[in-house]
Amino acid sequence: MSVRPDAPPAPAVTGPPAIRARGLTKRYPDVTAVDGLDLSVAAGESFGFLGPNGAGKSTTIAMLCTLAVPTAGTVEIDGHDTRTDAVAARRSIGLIFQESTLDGELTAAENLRFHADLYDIPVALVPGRVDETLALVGLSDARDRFVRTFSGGMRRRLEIARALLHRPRILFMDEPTIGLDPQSRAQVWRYLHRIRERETVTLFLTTHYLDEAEQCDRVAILDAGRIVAQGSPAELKAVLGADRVDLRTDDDAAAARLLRTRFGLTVAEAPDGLSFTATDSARILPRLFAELDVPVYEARVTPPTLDDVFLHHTGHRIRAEGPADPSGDDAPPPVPAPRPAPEVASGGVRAELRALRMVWRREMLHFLRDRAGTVISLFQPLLFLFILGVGLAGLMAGPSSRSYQVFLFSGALVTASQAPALRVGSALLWDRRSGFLREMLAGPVHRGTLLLGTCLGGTTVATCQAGLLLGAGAVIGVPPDPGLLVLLAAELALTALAMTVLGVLLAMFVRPQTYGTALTVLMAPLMFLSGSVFPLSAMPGWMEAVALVNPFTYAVDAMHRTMAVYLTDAPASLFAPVAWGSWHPPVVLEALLPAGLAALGLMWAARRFSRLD
Ligand SMILES: Nc1ncnc2c1ncn2[C@@H]1O[C@H](COP(=O)(O)OP(=O)(O)OP(=O)(O)O)[C@@H](O)[C@H]1O
Repeated sequence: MSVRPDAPPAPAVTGPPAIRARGLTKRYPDVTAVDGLDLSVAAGESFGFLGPNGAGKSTTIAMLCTLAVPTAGTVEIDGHDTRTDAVAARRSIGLIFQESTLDGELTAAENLRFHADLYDIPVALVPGRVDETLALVGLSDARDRFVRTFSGGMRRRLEIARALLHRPRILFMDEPTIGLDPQSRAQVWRYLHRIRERETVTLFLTTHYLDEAEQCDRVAILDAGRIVAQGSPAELKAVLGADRVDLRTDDDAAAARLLRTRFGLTVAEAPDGLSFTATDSARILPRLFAELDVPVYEARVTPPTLDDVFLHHTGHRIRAEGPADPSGDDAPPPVPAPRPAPEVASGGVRAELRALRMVWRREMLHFLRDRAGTVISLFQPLLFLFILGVGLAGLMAGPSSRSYQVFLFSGALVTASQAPALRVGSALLWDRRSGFLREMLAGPVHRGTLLLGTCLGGTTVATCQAGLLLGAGAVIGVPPDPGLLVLLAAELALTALAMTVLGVLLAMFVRPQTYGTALTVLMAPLMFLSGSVFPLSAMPGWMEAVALVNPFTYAVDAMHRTMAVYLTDAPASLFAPVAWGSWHPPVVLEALLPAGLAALGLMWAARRFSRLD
């Protein structure tokens, strides 16, 4: 293992610590992942968290970054208590997660622009900042490529660029080089050193690579959720003092006897040689060679490593070292001249609105790029209209096949909006699984804003998609009156909002693998019992009673009543309004009911969302 000799020294530190944790604890039902941890990291310091798999490193970083709620203890980031001032704390933080958290369906530049909006970087600075950070990590040529086409190393470099985009005061990195080849690893470290040369950034990284920990100003050794030792790498190793000496001789037994009797050493004998530890190996070895009258084939002196320190404190060894020296010597990428960091954005309503627009825009980009999905989603309502509409018309007493198709049109519109609206819930689950959700949750905006933006995005997509079907209405006899189309589109948008929120709410409670089934079980009765396939008057009493408490009944009824105004021959058997006894709820109330319920559902979902670990 070699240690990079030119790692920048820790800058002189004044003021409050960048990171302070007291009694930090995280208990899961089966395990205490982090157990009463105290630590303090000075501004500008590089601090390494070294520990084997499962030691609690990621859980600690998640709590420090406000992404997990501690079971006990407190955290202050840049002076902000994360319990009471999480959004302000997040503004000081840049975060590189262990797993990739990029959106593969966006380009490299789009991923950065998303981040710029999330962190409210002044709009005028964004293009320059995007160019600068892409150049810093050598990705200028890949700026317009979709991230799904990137290699693992390119993704990691883009994540570093993204974490630095808003000039954070503290950069958290959870195993920043895990899974990278030696060359990419070396590059990552070069970028990190360069960043520290440019500006005062506190680095907090977790690793189980010893050579990476060696490059930190201070290291905490973590085992089973507790810090067992902390200090500079040199201080930690100085506690051990002794070097390890490995010898291979022509007669190991004779050499071992001499070492024990003449030098008083404890010697371990193995088939491939001897080993012992000595505090003064430089003095012992020449004497040993002089006094030993057997040939020595090999003598190797190894100064204590952090792995030895780990062994000393825990009784077991940490896992492997890194695959290669991270101080590799490739040609460095071009680095722009240092620029003074602008003030950190101060948040507020404008920043929340900007984040909301950005989340909405991402939904739209996904929609516009998924043409196949759009076409496929239209199949179901078209089948609804042209197969169900023709096939069942004969069974419906009275109305012609044509008027039954017109009756089905509202249901077809709702069905057309259903797939994209409900896809938002599954996209949220997908974002959670792919890691992108963590990028959003780590941003300095309220989680309710993110959820609202997502729902509005889903609603817009659903309305646009169902809007495509609106054009087909004329084919089956829906009057092509602009007034009617506008009213139907507005009613549809309110219904789509309710469906989007329903999908999002469901996504808060079920696992990804259960979502599809749960949705079918939920939506099928809601749609069949909404008066969209057959009127309430054709239902038996119990079924009608159920339909009357189904909110979608009123959404569909509002559309039917709106259409009836524009139809000259709307049969009363199909288009009779919903009635509670002799009272017909006003159309406006019916149309607004789904939106009102959506608002309540959104509040509930936001509560769940804000508690998401
Ligand atoms: N959401 C969770 N639910 C239950 N247990 C968890 C959860 N997250 C982590 N743990 C447990 O907490 C302990 C610490 O996990 P953590 O991921 O923090 O370790 P780590 O040091 O980061 O490991 P690695 O190096 O593998 O990433 C482990 O025993 C893990 O199984």
